Amino acid sequence: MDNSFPYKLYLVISEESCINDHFLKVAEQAVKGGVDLVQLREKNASSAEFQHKAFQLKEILDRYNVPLIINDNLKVAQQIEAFGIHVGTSDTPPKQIRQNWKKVKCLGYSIEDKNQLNSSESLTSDYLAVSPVFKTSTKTDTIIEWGLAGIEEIRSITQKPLVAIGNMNAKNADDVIKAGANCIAVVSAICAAQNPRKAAEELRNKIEKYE
Ligand SMILES: Cc1ncc(COP(=O)(O)OP(=O)(O)O)c(N)n1
Ligand SMILES: Cc1ncsc1CCOP(=O)(O)O
Ligand SMILES: [Mg+2]
Repeated sequence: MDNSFPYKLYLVISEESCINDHFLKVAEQAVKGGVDLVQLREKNASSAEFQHKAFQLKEILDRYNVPLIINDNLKVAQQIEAFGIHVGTSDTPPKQIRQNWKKVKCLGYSIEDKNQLNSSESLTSDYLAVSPVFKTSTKTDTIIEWGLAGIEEIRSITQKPLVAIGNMNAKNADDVIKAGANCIAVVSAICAAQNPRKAAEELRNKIEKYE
């Protein structure tokens, strides 16, 4: 695999998931702790609110050279000149994103069914999310629970970078990497932590230790 996806610890953040501090502060602390990719996922905000939050977040992340991915909303992603976008099976499909956003640098796509893997939508994507690895209360409208065996199976079918998401934490990060994931994505392990920087450091250490 080439090194076009060098990211290992991916924070998926929203204002409401940050229960102990402001989301911009949580994001900055998480980056200091070792997060190297951030997605803004605002499921309930208007486009104007989403864009405002994304703009503020990007200003912080730019200082640390950490790329920002926008969840679902192509217009917001383009307007703030994000690094990329993450879409799932109910969103604008990856091929359409490529057609409408020539400069997209990182296009992520959720895998919820094995049949998606050899599709042209997956092939055009820069990384695939194993979604979810384990059931999680953060996102309940999911179809499958892949588990470690699911990651192994997906790994045997595709060479694409794999992002593991869904109840990921410092206890299971190494098993997930061992099963074939390239990157761990988390919401609550960092956003709901009392100390987001320490939580990110623990995750990062676990990932680095395995490699
Ligand atoms: C890194 C990452 N993986 C999976 C998802 C889920 O995307 P999707 O299936 O489109 O669901 P929503 O996030 O839009 O509810 C993700 N956002 N990020
Ligand atoms: C956005 C998303 N996509 C699949 S699971 C999930 C939520 C992950 O949240 P948590 O890390 O709190 O389990
Ligand atoms: Mg989506």
